[in-house]
Amino acid sequence: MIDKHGFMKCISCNSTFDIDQNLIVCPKCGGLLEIINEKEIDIKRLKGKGVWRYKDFIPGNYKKIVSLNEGNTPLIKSRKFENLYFKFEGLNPTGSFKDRGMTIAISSAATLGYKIVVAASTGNTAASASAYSARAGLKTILFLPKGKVAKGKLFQSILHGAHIVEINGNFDEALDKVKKLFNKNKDVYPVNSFNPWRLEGQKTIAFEIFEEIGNPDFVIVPTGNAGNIYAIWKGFKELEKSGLIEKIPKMIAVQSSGSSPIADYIIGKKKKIEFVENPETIATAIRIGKPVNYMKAIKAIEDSNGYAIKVDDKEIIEGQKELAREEGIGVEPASASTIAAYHKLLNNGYLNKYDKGVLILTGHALKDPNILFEEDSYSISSNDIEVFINKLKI
Ligand SMILES: Cc1ncc(COP(=O)(O)O)c(C=O)c1O
Ligand SMILES: N[C@@H](CCOP(=O)(O)O)C(=O)O
Repeated sequence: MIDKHGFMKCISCNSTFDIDQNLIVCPKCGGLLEIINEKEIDIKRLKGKGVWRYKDFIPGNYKKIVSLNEGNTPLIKSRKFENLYFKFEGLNPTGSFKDRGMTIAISSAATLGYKIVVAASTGNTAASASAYSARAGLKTILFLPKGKVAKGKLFQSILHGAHIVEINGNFDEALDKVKKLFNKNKDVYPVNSFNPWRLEGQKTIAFEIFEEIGNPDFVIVPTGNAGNIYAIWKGFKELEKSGLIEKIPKMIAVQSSGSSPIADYIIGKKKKIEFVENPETIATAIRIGKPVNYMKAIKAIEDSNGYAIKVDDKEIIEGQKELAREEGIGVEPASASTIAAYHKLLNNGYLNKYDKGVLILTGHALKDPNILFEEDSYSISSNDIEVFINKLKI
């Protein structure tokens, strides 16, 4: 059992609530809630590995802990760039960073006695929710955009026994259905990232980075529904408050140019965010036009003196090949947007090669295997093999 050491606060109307209340959104105005951790982080006292290593800094009572040993992912130093590191979240139990949040959200659902969890998804939240629910003995209902979920992710959800509702619409419309269902039916527990407990798990990415390399200068995060960039910023913010780092790394959001409401807001110095009605990108995980956490993400970017950038589908595919072929790391397209962004930010002088930074590689390559089959001719003729070997020697 964990003591309370925190409270909830609405980011829209600033109302505060006791941590023990069963709340997902603000009961007064419907705004997003933030979990405020009041406990100083004491690295010397940490025990164990992964997300639950940091349990003292995740407020709330968890009588049932549902874990698949998530977190503790490798931070891999780049071969090509001196001060660049890759946080390979694709090596979580279901192959994406979502597992860090899901262990906390499903533990909350199990502790509160829910039997059914619900999520909308472009695929990774679905896979993660299905696996963690199965682990907890709960049932999962998923709202998925029909024909838009990568094969590997859909396979995982079916395998773990989720009940799938395919909708003729995009992710944003699927998320609206989840919100409506949650407002109407109190038997379902939503595990998308408007659930603030999800983000408490995801903030541990910052703690792990800090434990390995101290204080980075920047972190680049592929941004869709925009919970993760906020969660990582929040982790660094708590490290700063505990006197462990001197400055928050610049939080840099990367979005695909066909799906870039947050980047457009930041780059265009707009007064108001403009949602994208029909988002399109090959990186289906970030094909999101109305990011539910946009206010939190903008706060993270602005508070850290960070930035946002757009990359197109061609740059994403090039980035995926670069990471795979020159660094040995296989990631899905959304994650590859980070290396494309890094190149752009070096070229335009926003970053320089001495800046120490981390790219968050959010999902594994096997999630979305169709991409390269469509793009690449990969087979060479066995008749030409000797000629071919001679060419390779040059
Ligand atoms: C692989 C991958 N990368 C990035 C994202 C974007 O994360 P967020 O929605 O927290 O911005 C997602 C899904 O949301 C994802 O599945
Ligand atoms: N890419 C996400 C979109 C939903 O994000 P969430 O963090 O709000 O659950 C997915 O994998 O479904």
